[in-house]
Amino acid sequence: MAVTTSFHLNFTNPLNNITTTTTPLSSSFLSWKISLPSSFTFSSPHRKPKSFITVSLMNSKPTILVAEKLGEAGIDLLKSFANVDCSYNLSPEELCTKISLCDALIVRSGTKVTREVFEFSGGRLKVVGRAGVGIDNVDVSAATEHGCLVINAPTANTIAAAEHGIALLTAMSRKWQRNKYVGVSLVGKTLAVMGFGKVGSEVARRAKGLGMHVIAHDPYASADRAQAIGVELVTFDEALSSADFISMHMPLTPATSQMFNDDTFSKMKKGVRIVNVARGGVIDEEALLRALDSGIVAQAALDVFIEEPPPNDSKLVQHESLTLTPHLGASTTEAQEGVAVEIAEAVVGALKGELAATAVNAPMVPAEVLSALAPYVALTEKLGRLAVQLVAGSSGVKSVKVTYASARAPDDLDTRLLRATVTKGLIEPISSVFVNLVNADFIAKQRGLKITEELILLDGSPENPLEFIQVHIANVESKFASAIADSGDIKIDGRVKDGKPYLTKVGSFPVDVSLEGSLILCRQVDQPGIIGKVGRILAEENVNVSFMSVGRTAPGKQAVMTIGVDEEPSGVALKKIGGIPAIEEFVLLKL
Ligand SMILES: NC(=O)c1ccc[n+]([C@@H]2O[C@H](COP(=O)([O-])OP(=O)(O)OC[C@H]3O[C@@H](n4cnc5c(N)ncnc54)[C@H](O)[C@@H]3O)[C@@H](O)[C@H]2O)c1
Ligand SMILES: O=C(O)[C@H](O)COP(=O)(O)O
Repeated sequence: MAVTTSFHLNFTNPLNNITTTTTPLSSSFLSWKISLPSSFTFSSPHRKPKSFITVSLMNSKPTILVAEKLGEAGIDLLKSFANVDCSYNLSPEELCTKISLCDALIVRSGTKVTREVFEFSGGRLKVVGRAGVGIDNVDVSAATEHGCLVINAPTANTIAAAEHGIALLTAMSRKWQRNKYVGVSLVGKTLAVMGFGKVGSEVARRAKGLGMHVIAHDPYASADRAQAIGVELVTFDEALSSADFISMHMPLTPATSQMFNDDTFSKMKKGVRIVNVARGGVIDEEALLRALDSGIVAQAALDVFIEEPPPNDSKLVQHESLTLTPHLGASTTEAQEGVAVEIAEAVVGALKGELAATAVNAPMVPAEVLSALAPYVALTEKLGRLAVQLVAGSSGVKSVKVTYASARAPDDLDTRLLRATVTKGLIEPISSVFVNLVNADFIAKQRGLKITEELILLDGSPENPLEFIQVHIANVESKFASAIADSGDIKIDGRVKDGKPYLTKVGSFPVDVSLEGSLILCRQVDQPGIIGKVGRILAEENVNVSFMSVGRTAPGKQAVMTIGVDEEPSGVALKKIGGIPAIEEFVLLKL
């Protein structure tokens, strides 16, 4: 393939396995012959990375960028499904350059997946997999806004992190210079576990085995779970004031950022010892340095830092009462193989369109619910598409109600997926945004579109998840007045029959048409011969009619004819249909 351009270009090789042969024709007019498996990027050195040009070639396999070292078993699994580009130690600019060529990105804690990364991806990046627990290095809001799923691997490194917490606890209790320092014993001492989640509770379990008295603070933890392992849940201040050792195990969030600061250190017992294998950012490091200098904190053992690796000249790092490791909590063979497989399976599943059990920014919908709802997913999207195409006037779509009629109890009906697909159907035909389960609520909110849901509980056996679904757009005009129901709003109903989506009502008119291809809706005065006339016009235009259905209020009164067509009729054909005297209005709707 040859590429010719009229300005200076600097070829970047974003996929490791690309081979290139470049043949400059002149300094300002370059052309290359490139042989490559899937796609490439080139850029001007004089422009910002935004001016990078990406060329994608036809390649059915997705591309997964693995930006940090991942266990072999995970890589093998990824390779069986996708092109895998293992490029470690990328600069932020290099990551932004590559990302528009990637469908998925896998990182550990060392890569910052910023808003810019999602912007540069140009919509191609569908999944970010975090091979570990903490997702504080991923801008999850930006991911959601761009419809990109974020998944983590939350369980496989729990034990490794807990073991490392205990290792730091015991290591800190002795010091090298035996003539100068004496260590402390753990038995009988009080350990406060701050954050009683997966790692925190495993640390608590192990510390009890060392004979420690363990208390925990976690505003969201269950007292029963704590009680089951002999741990008392206490308030934050109680934990601070009574602990000889404090071990941090909460996530880094805006609420936990620097929650250990001058104020909180001042509430601790003098001579307390601190362990942090959670995230550096939960501690104000300058305040910790002051607390170490003043002796409030006798010793600290840190695996994690605000900046990683911490600067060599950091006074905290050089402090003689500090024990430190370079974020090794998850670095065991077992944990790394575990997270690699866990994340590889989740990313491959997500790229295949399956919902991930460990999704961070999308509702988790169990596989069996998903398969039961699959035909309704198609129905809701199509109802959304049809409803929005019926809108006319200038008032704008602001409020949409989705009504689900079901014999199932509300707790047995998970409608989040259906709400997302109605939103997709409503928004995609009228905008350039891509809507999915991840960003549907965000996009709706951003557009000022309020989606409400109502469940009509039906009698009878709940064999089908839903009997019918209605999409109702309030306070708008319609380009097909018959779609306006008695309430004055656009209303269309649909149902699933034999696993396929059907339109069953338009406004107040019953219809019965399979939702495929395109639809022509006509309102006419009910009289013989109309169906034949419309059919003839379409036949003359070589448009294949897949079905026809007529719903009427009463014989001889108003009727709505629904015609399914495989090909889109020309403007001339539509004009001829509109010219049939009995036809009062008609509209073409694309599915
Ligand atoms: N050093 C490492 O290599 C390493 C390895 C694994 C996990 N981690 C980190 O350890 C932390 C815990 O991981 P996990 O798998 O146990 O997560 P988890 O979600 O299972 O547990 C976190 C707990 O913190 C609690 N919490 C939230 N806000 C809190 C607050 N303000 N005060 C007290 N508790 C609060 C939550 O309720 C939850 O129970 C995370 O920050 C994770 O990134 C580090
Ligand atoms: O949050 C985590 O899972 C740990 O901090 C491990 O991070 P790592 O994958 O960068 O070692």
